[in-house]
Order: sequence, then C-alpha cells, then structure tokens
Amino acid sequence: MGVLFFIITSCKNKPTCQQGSFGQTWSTSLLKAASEEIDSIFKLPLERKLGIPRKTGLPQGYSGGHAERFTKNLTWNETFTFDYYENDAEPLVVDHFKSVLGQDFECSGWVYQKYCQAMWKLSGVLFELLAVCLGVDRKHYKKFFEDGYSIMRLNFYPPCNNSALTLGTSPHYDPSSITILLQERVEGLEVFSNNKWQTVRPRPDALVIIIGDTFMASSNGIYKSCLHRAVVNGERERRSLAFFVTPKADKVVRPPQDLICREGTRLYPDFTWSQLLGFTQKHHRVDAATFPSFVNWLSSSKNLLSPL
Ligand SMILES: C=C1C[C@]23C[C@H]1CC[C@H]2[C@]1(C)CCC[C@@](C)(C(=O)O)[C@H]1[C@@H]3C(=O)O
Ligand SMILES: O=C(O)CCC(=O)C(=O)O
Ligand SMILES: [Fe+2]
Repeated sequence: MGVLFFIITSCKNKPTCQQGSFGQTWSTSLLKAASEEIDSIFKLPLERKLGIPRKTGLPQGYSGGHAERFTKNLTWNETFTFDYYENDAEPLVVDHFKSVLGQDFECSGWVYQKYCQAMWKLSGVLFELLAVCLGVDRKHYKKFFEDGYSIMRLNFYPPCNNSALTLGTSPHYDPSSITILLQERVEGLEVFSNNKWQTVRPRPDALVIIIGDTFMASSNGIYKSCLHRAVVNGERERRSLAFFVTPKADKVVRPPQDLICREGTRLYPDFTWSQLLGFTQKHHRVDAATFPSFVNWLSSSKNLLSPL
C-alpha cells in the first residue's frame, strides 16, 4: 500500500518561515490568516453569495451543498472555489476577488493570493520529495506540474445536529494530483485506512497532503489515491481550505519512462486533466469510484489518447 497522506508542520514558532524543513515559505500565521478570512465570504447575505458568477460544468464559484448540480445526497457545506495560476506579474487572485466579490474584497484577495503562492511553492517541494521516494529524477514531477495550475476550494460547514443524515463532503478520492489541505480547529476530515474511517486531528500549524488520482496515475499506481470524507459537527462551524494541484489542462498524464520500464506494465492509460475534469463535471459526480469509471469511459468512448 503506497503513501495515502501525510502531515507536515510549519517551522516551529517562527513568525515568518523562509526556509523550513521542506524548504517551504509558509508559516502558522499565514495558515491562521487564511482560515480566519473564510468568514468574509460565507457570512455574506445569501443573495450576495448566490450572485457570484458560476459557469456550468466548472467547479469555480459559490455553491450551497451543490444544490445547483445534484438532486440527491446534497452535502452539508458551502464552498467557494477559484483557480490559481502562478503569475509573477499580476496578482490574479486579487483581481478575481475584486471582480467577482467587489472592490471591498481586495484585502481578502491578498490573503489568498499570498496563501496560494505559498502553497504553490510548497507543492513544488512536495513533488521533489515524492520523486525521490519513487526513485525517479528528482525534478520530474516538479517540471511536469510547473506549467499547471491549482483549484483553490474554501469549505464552510455549518453545525448539523443530525450527522446520521448527511455529510460535509461525501467519501471520495480527489481527482487532482496532490491536495494541500488545511483544517482549522474543528475536526471533521476522515481517511479510510485499515478498513475503517479514521479521524485526522486538526492542527493549526499543520497541512495534510492527500494523494489524488492524477498523481496515482503519474506514479503508475505506486502511490495510491486516498479515500477520504468530511463529517459534520453537531455544535460547531467547521472550515477547511483545499488546494488541488493539477497539470496543465491538455498535458498528457503518464508515469515517467524509467518507472514504466522498472515496473514493466502500465496500470492506467494516458489521459489529460481536461478529460478527467470534464468527466467529473459532466458524467460522474466525484465519489469513491470516479477513477475506475473514468478509465472505463475513456476506453469505451474512444477517447483513449493511445492504447495501453
Ligand atoms: C476536479 C474537481 C472536482 C472537485 C473539485 C476539483 C477537485 C476536487 C473535487 C471535489 C471537491 C471532491 C469532493 C466532491 C466534490 C463534488 C465537491 O465536494 O465539491 C468535488 C469537486 C467538484 O466536482 O466540483
Ligand atoms: O473539509 C475537509 O476536511 C475535506 C474536504 C475535501 O476532501 C475536499 O474539499 O476535497
Ligand atoms: Fe477531497
């Protein structure tokens, strides 16, 4: 069984952490600011939130339990999602916040601009770490993902005193490559490991790194995508931030050649992120069976980029 998820902590009690053990440029204060800023969006009046522009077939925008997409198994959460592209010239997240939420959201935009920049840098370090653990060229994955982007998701979970009837986020594997997840103080994240759901205890100074389907395929199945969910809390509001790292939309996802030679066989066909994203938005709600269903769909719908 490959790595499912792991937890990394920021530099110990340093106000700004330039280069910590992972070479990351994030700190507990940055995580705290990003957690606290979530309410600036979700405490808006409902009509304001529903007025946030949303394009059908894309995860970006505001949603309440995905009620605009699904008719059953609605989740007990509100989400706000936007894309992050690394761009040294323009603070694109700030521009996005001002355009979809208004000029008075410039400061919130800067909080998430800085947060996403730090998470993007961290993802590069994580890809090197994962490459080293796989025994492939240290820079392989960092180079593969460097012209990619990220889907940034803010999750807000209101208290729910009937946890038997609903979930915050249903059981699923993230379709993306790796997810950098920040839970603030209220627990709720559970991973399915050793045949049972296990709580991942929140730590305000820690990030949870979750392996997704795209990285599982890029590692020829050596790393396994991690089944996880979010349960609701009876008394307390819960917040989390998920930074889904994804390749450039039209880039072909396949393991490095030396890994294929070493393994001898390919577990998954070539695909693009654009195909997988489109599948999750148009054909199959992300759940515990997304990736096998996607692979079948690829083969049956003659969308295979190349035979296995
Ligand atoms: C490709 C994607 C689909 C989701 C957003 C991105 C990456 C994670 C996916 C998601 C968050 C996984 C849990 C279920 C989901 C429906 C959700 O709760 O929002 C997923 C997203 C989606 O389909 O919009
Ligand atoms: O809120 C959480 O802890 C998990 C959320 C999650 O898995 C997701 O947004 O993909
Ligand atoms: Fe997830």
